[in-house]
Amino acid sequence: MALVVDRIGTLVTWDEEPVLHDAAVVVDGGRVVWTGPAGRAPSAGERLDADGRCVVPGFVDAHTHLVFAGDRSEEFAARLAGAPYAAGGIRTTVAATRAASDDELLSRARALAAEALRSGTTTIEVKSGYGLTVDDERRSLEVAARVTEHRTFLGAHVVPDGDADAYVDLVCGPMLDEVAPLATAIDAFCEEGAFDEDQCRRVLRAGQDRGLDVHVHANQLGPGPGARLAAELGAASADHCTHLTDDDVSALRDARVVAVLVPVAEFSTRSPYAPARRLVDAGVTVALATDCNPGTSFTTSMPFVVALACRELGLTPLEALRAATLGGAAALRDDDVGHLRVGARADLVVLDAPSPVHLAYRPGVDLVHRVIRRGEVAR
Ligand SMILES: N=CN[C@@H](CCC(=O)O)C(=O)O
Ligand SMILES: [Zn+2]
Repeated sequence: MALVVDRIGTLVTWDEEPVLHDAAVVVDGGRVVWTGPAGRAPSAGERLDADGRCVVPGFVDAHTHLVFAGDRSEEFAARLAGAPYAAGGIRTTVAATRAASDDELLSRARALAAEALRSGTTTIEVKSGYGLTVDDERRSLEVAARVTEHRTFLGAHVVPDGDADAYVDLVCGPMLDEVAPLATAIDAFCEEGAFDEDQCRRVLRAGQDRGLDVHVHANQLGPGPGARLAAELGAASADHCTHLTDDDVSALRDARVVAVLVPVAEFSTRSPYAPARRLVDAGVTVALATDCNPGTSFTTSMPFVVALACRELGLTPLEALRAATLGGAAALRDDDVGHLRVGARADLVVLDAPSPVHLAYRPGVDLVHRVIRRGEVAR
């Protein structure tokens, strides 16, 4: 049945006129079918009175690692006491994930996806990468497939043990053979302590040959080749992008690679923040994501990400909201979501606030009044 959300104080659609005031939106068949002035909407079977609240597109979280078991709060506490973050911590979660049953992995991933939905995330990407054997990567992606349509194979997350090149052979060969039908994209952690440029290139090209989109964990812990490799391969996104040279920024812009920024990882590891302002000003499409994972960023909250992006990364509230919605959709190459133009998937969030500025102005406060996903009220 069609639903009209009426008497909206501020409606963000990202259409030609991106922000409307005193507006309404009508959804039908899981799609947006009309937007315009409040009180003028075509009739619909159901009506939701927004009573002056703000309505924004559902958040698109383009970078998460939701399939894992175990807990790394001790490692986090050690960091609070001054210990640095290192890629090797991933192996702690790998051991716990391998030991967990399929049911446990699924119920934990579902619980996190439900938590994300309650905070307004209506589209989520989920990576594997805590299995690192053929069987454990397959079952991680099977779990991901029960949670989302955007599933990324991250077999090249860290070398689990033994020789790195032999492990890369496994990732590009038998592992990819097994998981390619389950995945929509491939990723590699291009970093000191993880995989070098040549190893990442091999893995990512092998994925591209199977028709997978490419994401790259790039320039997280220090300067390096990740962002330029993403540009060379025509990747959908380069993620983290904490340490970028001007040449890296130009390469991302010229190759139209989306920079997916994950400021809670920097918050939680006490690292410098990514140069969001420099990226936006250079014309790079920026996305914001949670990077939800047990090591560097154990949050599902896109509102918190938006607040940090405004306070610490120098984005305006509208730039941050755009990055958390339309930017995420660009990183996932999904035109259906991240906006509320006519024809979009009917994913929207009614905020208990008059404008999106409140996402940053009221940090840590649950401002989500209603979540509508595929036209159905989900919260
Ligand atoms: N950097 C690589 N992967 C995750 C962290 C993984 C972990 O520490 O468990 C990230 O995106 O931050
Ligand atoms: Zn990540």
